[in-house]
Amino acid sequence: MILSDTRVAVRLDSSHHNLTLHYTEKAFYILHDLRKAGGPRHTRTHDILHHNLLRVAFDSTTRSLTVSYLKPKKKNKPHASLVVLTGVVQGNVSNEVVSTWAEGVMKSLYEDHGVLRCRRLLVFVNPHGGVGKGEKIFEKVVEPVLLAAGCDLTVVRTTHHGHAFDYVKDLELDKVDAIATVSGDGLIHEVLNGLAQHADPMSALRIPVAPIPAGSGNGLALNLIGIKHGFDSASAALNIVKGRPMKTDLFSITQGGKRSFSFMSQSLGLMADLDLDTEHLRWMGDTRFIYGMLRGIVTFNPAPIQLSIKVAEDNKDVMAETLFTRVQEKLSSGKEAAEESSVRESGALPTLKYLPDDNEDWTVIEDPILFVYAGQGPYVGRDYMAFPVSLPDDGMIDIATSRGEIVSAISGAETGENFWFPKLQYYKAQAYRVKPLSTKGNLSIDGERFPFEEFQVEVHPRLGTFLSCYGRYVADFSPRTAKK
Ligand SMILES: Nc1ncnc2c1ncn2[C@@H]1O[C@H](COP(=O)(O)OP(=O)(O)OP(=O)(O)O)[C@@H](O)[C@H]1O
Repeated sequence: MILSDTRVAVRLDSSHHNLTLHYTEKAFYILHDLRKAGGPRHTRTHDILHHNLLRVAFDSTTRSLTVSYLKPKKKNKPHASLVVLTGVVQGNVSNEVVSTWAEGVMKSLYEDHGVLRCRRLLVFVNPHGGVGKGEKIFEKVVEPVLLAAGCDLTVVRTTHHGHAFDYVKDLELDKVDAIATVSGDGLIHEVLNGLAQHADPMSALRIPVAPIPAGSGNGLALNLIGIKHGFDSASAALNIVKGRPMKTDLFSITQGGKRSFSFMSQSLGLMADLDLDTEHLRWMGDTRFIYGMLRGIVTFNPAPIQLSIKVAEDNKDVMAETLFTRVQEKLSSGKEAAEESSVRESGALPTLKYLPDDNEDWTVIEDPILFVYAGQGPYVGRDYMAFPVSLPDDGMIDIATSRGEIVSAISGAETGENFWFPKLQYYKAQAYRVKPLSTKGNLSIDGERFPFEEFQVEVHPRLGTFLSCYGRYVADFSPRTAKK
């Protein structure tokens, strides 16, 4: 069947007016026939981008057709809105034709793009994340979108720290297609660490994870969905429905003989102080980070640490050009993310390559350092693009440090422009280690507090999996040459 040859007329249950539905390669069109009995013909057409169309379902016993889609977020609204239209198919078009058409539309929305339709989702809701709105966001916005898309939900409300970790550690892997968290970045950290502790960690870490922003940081949501829609929970739900698995580097953190995993950032000095010492200001949402930053500038305490880095690149122009080339390649290839694969690689976690006493080709920085911020994903918060040249799977961790003049380094933080500030040292590295030179200080890993003790970080290329509609981090950042 050529889908665009078929037009399906439906009488809506709710308003008794007729609709004509038409699917083409460009969009899904809904023509509303608003004619009043005996009055002049009055029609209105609107088009829905394929990306926003969730489901077309036909029930041949009742001849009922349901179309669900997201209406993009308006400027004054917090999120995109869900529309579900249901009505009875009109005319003498056969059930078989409508069924084949609806199935064809679904196949072109999902399987043709390498996306599983009607995913089986494990959803963790942290009722206490961020400003405590997790439950409301889930019930009012997220659950209706996921159900309208035909997803099968297992919902777990977390009751304590470690709940999600324990749950996924023993997960039956073939029962779940993706894991969603209605939370901040802290719960994502917990889920990834639970998957890494699974009896079959490599298979477990292939299950894609995706965030619904309901915490105070929400860095991952910003990076996967972009700054414009990163705080829109309906768009984040759409990413869970339509996103494709995107392989992402993860970082091993070895501290005191214990190994854990980080997916986003590690911070020491000013950046950790502003994250951890502002916990009591949680009610402020992400404004608390700005408050912490300003307070840090005033107090100006260098971090008492020695930093050693296994440097792979320290030329900022090369980093920006590499990013630019990779993004252009993704955009021009048309295929922006990997296909969903049913093949799972089993096996043990990758072994550590760098021993704590390995010093060959490590650069040691002993000068006073105001902060160390290491990680991946451009945004660490709405107001701070800390790693503008970060790539999800380049096998590198980005490290930014500064020895002073933090005020200049902060200006342009939202757009990543501070990256070019000469006093901000920026490296791409395979590994790094930190030795505290005092007992007092803060270490924050993915926004969670860790002991201020010696630790080493090593990159594991493509160990983690997130869901993404774009196959890359969504942030605008260009090399200097592109700006001229
Ligand atoms: N019911 C609960 N009570 C207390 N803590 C919980 C509960 N559920 C989850 N947690 C813990 O809360 C921590 C933070 O969770 P989450 O990431 O959702 O929010 P957040 O800290 O506000 O966000 P961010 O990490 O962006 O600052 C996690 O370590 C998680 O284990």
